[in-house]
Amino acid sequence: MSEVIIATKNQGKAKEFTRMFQPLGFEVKTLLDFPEIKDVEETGTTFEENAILKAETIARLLDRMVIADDSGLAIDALEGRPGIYSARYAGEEKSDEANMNKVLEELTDVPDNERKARFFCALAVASPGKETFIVSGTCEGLILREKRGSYGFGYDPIFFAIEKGKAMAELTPEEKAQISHRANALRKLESELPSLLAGAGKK
Ligand SMILES: O=c1[nH]c(=O)c2ncn([C@@H]3O[C@H](COP(=O)(O)OP(=O)(O)OP(=O)(O)O)[C@@H](O)[C@H]3O)c2[nH]1
Ligand SMILES: [Mg+2]
Repeated sequence: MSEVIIATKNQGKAKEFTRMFQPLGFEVKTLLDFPEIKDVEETGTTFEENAILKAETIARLLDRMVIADDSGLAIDALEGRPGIYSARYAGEEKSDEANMNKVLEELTDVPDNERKARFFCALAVASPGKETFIVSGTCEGLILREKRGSYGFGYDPIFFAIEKGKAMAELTPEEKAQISHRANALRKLESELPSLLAGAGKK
């Protein structure tokens, strides 16, 4: 099986990419397999900029093709926050629980019909000496008043996925992969994968 590297240290993303790439015939490696590699500072002002930054930095370092994911939750009533700061919304320690609690608290007085939100995912594919390729995907939802379900990661327990009529964390991995922002972005990449991945295997 060919190998594809995803420049992430997020275990939740790693699991999802492993499942999504398997049927395409690729084994996924992530930065969890390269513990010596330091975090790339996310200094961009958009998801796309951060995805490009992560993909290009790691592709240069490993001298091979790398895919990076920058994603997050944008809540209308919070003017798009937490947005690109989703991972660290409640502090540098990156706690999913604390992040969700902060959002729930900020939305306490927001009525049900004003709780619209969407997940956004930018995927960047970078190869040394080649132009970086970028796609994105979204997933529409509403912010619940309490946590529901135990699948997934991040804000999944407080995100009601409109397309499925359930909290994201109540969806099995297969169900989440039918509608998620990450899966929607990856689908746009699929047709390009053969050419992007040509020669991208292990050196
Ligand atoms: O409920 C969720 N379901 C998802 O499917 C999802 N995708 C992203 N997120 C949130 O957005 C941050 C990404 O920030 P991010 O792209 O910088 O990643 P990260 O810092 O966690 O890891 P890395 O990939 O940068 O190493 C994550 O931590 C989560 O809080 C999600 N939450
Ligand atoms: Mg990050």
